[in-house]
Amino acid sequence: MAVSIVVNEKAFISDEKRNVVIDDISLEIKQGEFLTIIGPSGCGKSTLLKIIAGLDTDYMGKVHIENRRIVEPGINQGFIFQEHRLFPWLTVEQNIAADLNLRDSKVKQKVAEIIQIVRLDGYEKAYPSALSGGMSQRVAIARALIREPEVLLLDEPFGALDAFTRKHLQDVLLQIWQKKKITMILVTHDIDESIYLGTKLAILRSKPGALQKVMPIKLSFPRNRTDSSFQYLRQEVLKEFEKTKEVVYEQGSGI
Ligand SMILES: Nc1ncnc2c1ncn2[C@@H]1O[C@H](COP(=O)(O)OP(=O)(O)OP(=O)(O)O)[C@@H](O)[C@H]1O
Repeated sequence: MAVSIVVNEKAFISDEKRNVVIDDISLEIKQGEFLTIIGPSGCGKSTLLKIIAGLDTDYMGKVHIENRRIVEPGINQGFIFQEHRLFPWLTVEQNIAADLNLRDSKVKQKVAEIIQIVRLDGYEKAYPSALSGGMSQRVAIARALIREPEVLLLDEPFGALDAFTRKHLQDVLLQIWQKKKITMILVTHDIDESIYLGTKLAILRSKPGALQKVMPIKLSFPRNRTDSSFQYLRQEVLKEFEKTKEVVYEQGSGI
């Protein structure tokens, strides 16, 4: 599904002061596109994602998925957070099914299929306490996928994971995107991740959050982080950051 985002202004009131955190961001994402969003800390990335998800409706502007205006959260907008937020008292398959009935054979079959996709076979009956961070995040991805969202919104989903697990899950996510053709919108701090995954990259600046640049990423899949074309794009993105005159900080190879 295509997504149209117009946020004219988003402000928070704190200590009786009005703090404008997003000023005039418009983005068009076509069906099946993979948009990655990067920007300095505090520029409003998570706020923007919550608006797209319908979790925050107190802003000036409008978000549409196809022709439907988003005014509340719904099953069409799957959301994956940095922390997995699994229920510790439920097994992997129960977490994935959540409010669906696992005794229903169709649900059971769907859970089994999704467990295969996220490569958690053999862990159906395990509890979250027995899972690594990467495995838990795969359960969170599976839980979002079972509702067959038209758009999947991911807020730094791999930020808390080690570099090896992060790379592995990036590939898992790409396979899901290619197989299910879901429109993806992913927020990250990691420049390499934004180029590795995205077909379009939005760079935000801060105070207030606004669009610095939108760049298409035309590299073919599978991508190679060491290719000269990949490295060239990386330099272009870094140059845009310099233009925002914001502090560029390192998180692995990120910002
Ligand atoms: N509920 C809230 N009340 C008041 N201010 C808020 C609230 N949520 C976010 N903000 C402010 O809005 C701005 C943008 O926050 P947001 O979390 O969207 O940024 P971000 O780009 O996702 O940051 P980071 O990269 O560090 O996660 C920040 O200045 C933040 O302090």
